[in-house]
Amino acid sequence: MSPAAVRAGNLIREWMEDAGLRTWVDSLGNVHGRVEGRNASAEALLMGSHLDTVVDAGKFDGSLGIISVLAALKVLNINGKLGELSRPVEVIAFSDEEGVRFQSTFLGSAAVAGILPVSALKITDKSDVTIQDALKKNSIEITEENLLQLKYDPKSVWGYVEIHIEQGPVLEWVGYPLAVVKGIAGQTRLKVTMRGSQGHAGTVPMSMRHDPMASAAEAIVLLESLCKHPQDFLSFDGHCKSFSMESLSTSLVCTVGEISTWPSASNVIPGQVTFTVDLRTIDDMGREAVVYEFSNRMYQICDKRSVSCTIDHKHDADAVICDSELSSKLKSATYIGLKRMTGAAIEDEVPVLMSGAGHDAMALSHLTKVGMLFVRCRGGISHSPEEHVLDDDVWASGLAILAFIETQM
Ligand SMILES: NC(=O)N[C@H](N)C(=O)O
Ligand SMILES: [Mn+2]
Ligand SMILES: [Mn+2]
Repeated sequence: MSPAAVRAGNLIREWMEDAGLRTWVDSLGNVHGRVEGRNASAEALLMGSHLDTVVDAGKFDGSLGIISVLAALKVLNINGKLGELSRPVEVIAFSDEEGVRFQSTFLGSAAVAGILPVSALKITDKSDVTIQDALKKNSIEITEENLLQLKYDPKSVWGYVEIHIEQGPVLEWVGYPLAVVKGIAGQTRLKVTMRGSQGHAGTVPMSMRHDPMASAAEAIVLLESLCKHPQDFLSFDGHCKSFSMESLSTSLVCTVGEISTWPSASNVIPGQVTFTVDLRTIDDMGREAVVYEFSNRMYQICDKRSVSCTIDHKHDADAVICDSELSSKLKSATYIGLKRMTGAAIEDEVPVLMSGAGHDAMALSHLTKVGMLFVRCRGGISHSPEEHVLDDDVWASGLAILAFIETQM
């Protein structure tokens, strides 16, 4: 919802119009482009990704999924086929997927899916600006009423397809430009606040300190060990079929990406330390068990150090399995697209990957069936200015989605 995001949305809207779509911006800042095709009352195919980025980001995360779809629709428009589609096709550039500013991710797509609570409008950023106020600054008036009107009727939607960079190293490693996504890991975001006794760095004896910085450090290192070796921490009796240690330990990742302290002066023992926890795994019950174990052990650390701890649960999203039929259609379209590119039939099987990254498809899965295609990116690097996709792989993603629309719509 920054000025840069508004500029990005306006530019995307111009591209949508250039591709022959009817466009509008909804009250959460999502940019929509739609063509009705031959049968305006048929269930619509939704496609798209997010227009926002993390701080110091690359230029493909999110945007590639919007641009490759618009490029495919522009081809159909140029060939006069856009009006021949058997069902409406709508591209949505979602306004806030990363959740960097407000820590509650999937804002735009959750509203379209009808799972964004009206209370979200009051979520504040670090400067205490609410989502509602941030939108108002962009001349978007959002109210509880018009937020609820953003929800799409499930009966009006056929499915959702998202193209996204892999943000991992597998496709580069196997030497394939595209992959079908089997599913998306579930995720939990926490905000931990530790409060101790602020004091003079030179006069308070070590034995008399209640130092939230040292407590946070101990908790963060514990979190790393817990996520590297969950089997050493979680008592798993093998009877509860709720989660498997195998699926948990192979997919569990945890990150402390942000930490802040008050008063943040080199000669002051901090009074307060706050840090974020980002925890993901394909095993939802396992994720709950890890969050529970971490919380318990963190409170023990704080008790031992006479530091007060609070945990604020900022976000939870269960793992999503992509629709198998939609995925097989995307796989066939990938073969067609790559054959168009290389002129030769593709022998190798299209890879099928799990996604550790979250995507708007997680939110849309509450509205309709979802399918995703991954695009190879250099070194698997993402959430960094080093993020890069080869031109030919961008081309492959556009041809694959063009083939999908031509063969399925
Ligand atoms: N909500 C999210 O998960 N946002 C990013 N796509 C992420 O993977 O962190
Ligand atoms: Mn991202
Ligand atoms: Mn993304």
